[in-house]
Amino acid sequence: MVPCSVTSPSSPFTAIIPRHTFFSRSSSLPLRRARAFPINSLSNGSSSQFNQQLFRPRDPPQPRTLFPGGYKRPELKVPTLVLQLDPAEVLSADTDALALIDRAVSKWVGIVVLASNEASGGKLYEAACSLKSLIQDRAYLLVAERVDIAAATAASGVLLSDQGLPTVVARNTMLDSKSELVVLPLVARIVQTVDAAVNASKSEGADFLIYGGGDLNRVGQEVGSLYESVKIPIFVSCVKNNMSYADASGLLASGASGFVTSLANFGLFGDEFLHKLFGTVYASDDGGRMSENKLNVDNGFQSETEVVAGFVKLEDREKLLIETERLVLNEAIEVIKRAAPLMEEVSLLNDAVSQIDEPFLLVIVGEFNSGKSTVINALLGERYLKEGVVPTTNEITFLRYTDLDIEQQQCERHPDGQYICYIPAPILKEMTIVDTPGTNVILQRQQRLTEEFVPRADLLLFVISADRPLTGSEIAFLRYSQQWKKKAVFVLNKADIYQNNHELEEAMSFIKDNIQRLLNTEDVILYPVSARSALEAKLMATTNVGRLNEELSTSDSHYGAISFFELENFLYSFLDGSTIPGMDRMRLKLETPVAIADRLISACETLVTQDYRYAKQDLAAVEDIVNNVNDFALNMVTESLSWRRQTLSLIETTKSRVIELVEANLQLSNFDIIASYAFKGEKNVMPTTSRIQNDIIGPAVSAVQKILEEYGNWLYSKYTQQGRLYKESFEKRWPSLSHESSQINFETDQLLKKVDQAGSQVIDNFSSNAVSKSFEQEVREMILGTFGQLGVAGLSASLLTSVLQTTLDDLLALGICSAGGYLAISTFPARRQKVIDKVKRKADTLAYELEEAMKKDLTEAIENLDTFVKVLSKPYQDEAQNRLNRLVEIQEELSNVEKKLRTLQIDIQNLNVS
Ligand SMILES: Nc1nc2c(ncn2[C@@H]2O[C@H](COP(=O)(O)OP(=O)(O)OP(=O)(O)O)[C@@H](O)[C@H]2O)c(=O)[nH]1
Repeated sequence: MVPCSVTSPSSPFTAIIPRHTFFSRSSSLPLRRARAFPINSLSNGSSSQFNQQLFRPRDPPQPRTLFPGGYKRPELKVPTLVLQLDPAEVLSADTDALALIDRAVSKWVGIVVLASNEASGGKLYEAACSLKSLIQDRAYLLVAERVDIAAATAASGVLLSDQGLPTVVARNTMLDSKSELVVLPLVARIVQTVDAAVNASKSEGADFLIYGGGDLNRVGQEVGSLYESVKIPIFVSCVKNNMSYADASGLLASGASGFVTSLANFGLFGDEFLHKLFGTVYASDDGGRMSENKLNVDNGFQSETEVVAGFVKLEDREKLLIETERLVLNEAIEVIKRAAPLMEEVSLLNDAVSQIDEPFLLVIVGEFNSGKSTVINALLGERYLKEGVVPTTNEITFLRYTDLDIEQQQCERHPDGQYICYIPAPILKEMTIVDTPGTNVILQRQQRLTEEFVPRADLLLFVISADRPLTGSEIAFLRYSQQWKKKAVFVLNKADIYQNNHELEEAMSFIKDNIQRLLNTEDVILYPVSARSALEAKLMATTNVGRLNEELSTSDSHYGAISFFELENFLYSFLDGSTIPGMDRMRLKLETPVAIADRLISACETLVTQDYRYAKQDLAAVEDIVNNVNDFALNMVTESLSWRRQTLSLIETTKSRVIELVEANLQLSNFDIIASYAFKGEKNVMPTTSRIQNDIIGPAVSAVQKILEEYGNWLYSKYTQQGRLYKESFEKRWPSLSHESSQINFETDQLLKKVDQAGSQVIDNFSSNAVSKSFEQEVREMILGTFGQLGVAGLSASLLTSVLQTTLDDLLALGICSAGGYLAISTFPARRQKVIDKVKRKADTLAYELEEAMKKDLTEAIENLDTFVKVLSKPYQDEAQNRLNRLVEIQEELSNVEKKLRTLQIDIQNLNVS
């Protein structure tokens, strides 16, 4: 099957789609609808858990994506419309129909279903490809019944009828067909009855339902009755109905998330109908049913009035940015958790992300008794908080808005120790004010509470008391807050204590100068106020309306109060998105979590860089130990020389002694003895031979054996000792991995034992008896070779004995016997030399073989040690290498997320730039 390309320039539809409509899903959706259903999150969750278990990444647990559980659940903004299309409509050359589909998905339609009972598979596939190309990511595309075609065309999911595949099978088939899927496929089901709806949502885990057609009133009632039990979106099928406004709004009010429409019917609706329909639904009183949506009444479909010169209004941009920011920050959280699992501060970022679209946090900080509570009371216009000369605020206290008219503040303690008080003060509608304990180091616990809270602030209101302007601990606290890049507005409270303007100006310029230097900025906002006067004035005004302005303007003593109202105006202008401070408010709000993420990421980078260095050092240390075997080998080679020399010199000495003996004994003067032994046969051992065997070679062999045994022991002790040393070094350096290394002990110990001493084998094979025997044989052959021609008869034993018992000239003596005998005997010295040469050769061969064997023993020992160290080092090396690889990955992830944060910061800065 030819895969369909959604970006194909040759697509017949690209020409008719206006360029600006190519939004990505994430950028287009927030413009559209209020309430987002994380699909399945409201159902019993069994199927999503099942999917997560089924598709949980296996060993090694590499994250598929940065989304928890490996997949992102698709989100569906409701209410929305479902557009049902027939392949014929999509494949027709009717450009009006295509333009209508384009218009539908660019504004009102969140889901497109391609359904056909008649079209062939080929046509359905072709239509799905074209549709995918046309709608891009602006709506979800579902193919009815045909999971294979949905998978082949990379559609978002399938719509199954009552008789269709089980939901889980359809979802798994789609998942299996695309291993690189990051977003779970959507599986929706058409149901006709209340029971089927409950079953499909709870037992099967469908993502949304299409409730079968029929009488709209009845369907409306049934959908209404399902509202409590079915928490997934339900769309009512109205393909065949010509929907009136009353029907449509009735359905939505009953709890339906939208309805299914045909292209023809959609063409009849018109924008006005839809604007009115969705706008009314959001604003209508539905008895609490749509209350969640009602909260987001401003988040609804954009109306024409909200679009200025083709640009979305600022609040929408803010919302858009919040969506993007949330994604980036969640990604940052995941990366931080991976990079530094022990970094508890990540909870700050978690909190900041969860509160990103909550009201602005104005956090009042300052030393105890500086008048923070009085400043807050003055802002609220009532004495809600306790004031006093001794520390009165010991906990972080959130002041939130309530529209209940309460006499006394109502506070509740949050599980994490903070207080939340609900107060009906208008300023709290858009701003949560946070009262914090004083920051003096004397009150350490309180100071810590405040310090921990600072990163979460959107704006700090730094209250300085006029009676001690800018103390050391205030400067230290300010420095600390700058680490979190917090913007602060300064309040010089108790300004009423100054005698005159001169004193006030002096204090002001002292504070400003110091803060400018400290923060390295000209832009310092400082309000000199008297919170107490302002509060009193406000309290008076509430009882004496109309006199406030008059009194304030005429009385100099109320200077501090007037100045307080300037501060208040400044803060109020923060609430208005159209003013410069209002834009600052949005920026600050959006920047708060980014600044926290920034700080944490840079802390992670430091940690990761350090870990990377350690991992590299570890790896180098392992390699050093492994390479150290070479040095050890060199030493062993040098030391082993003396062992070989000892052995060779012993053989050399033995050889000389044997030769000496041969030369001394194989004389013609000894001829009779030799010959008698030679002719007597092999049963009798010649005295020379027995001397060679017993006195020379035998002891020499024993001596060599002893040397070789010692050599073997020396080798063994050397390399086992060295092996143990390596093992200890590994275990000492990486005790946490010792367990693993002890598992390979057996194997490695075997390795160290394995050398089987080739040297000893050589010498064991060298039997002195055999050598003597062969020597004797040589001699016998020599005698026979010499005298064989004379015959035994011609050489009587007695003659020989008498003539040759002295060491007279051998040749002369033998010359007496005969000319033939002379000749034969004349070859005797040459033959004797031959015997000597043979002795030499034998000894040299033995020396050579022994030397080679000893070398072999050494090589084998070194090789064993080398293997041992390699086996031993493997887990350590693997661990260090894996750590390195992981750290490189994390470094990359950190730098990616950092780049995204930079881009986000630029977007936030440009919030007001169209
Ligand atoms: N003269 C004068 N005194 C003030 C002013 N504002 C507050 N005070 C007094 O300063 C004292 C401390 O005020 P608080 O508002 O309790 O100070 P705080 O900073 O909240 O104190 P802690 O909550 O303990 O940290 C009280 O006695 C107030 O009446 C002011 O503008 N002028």
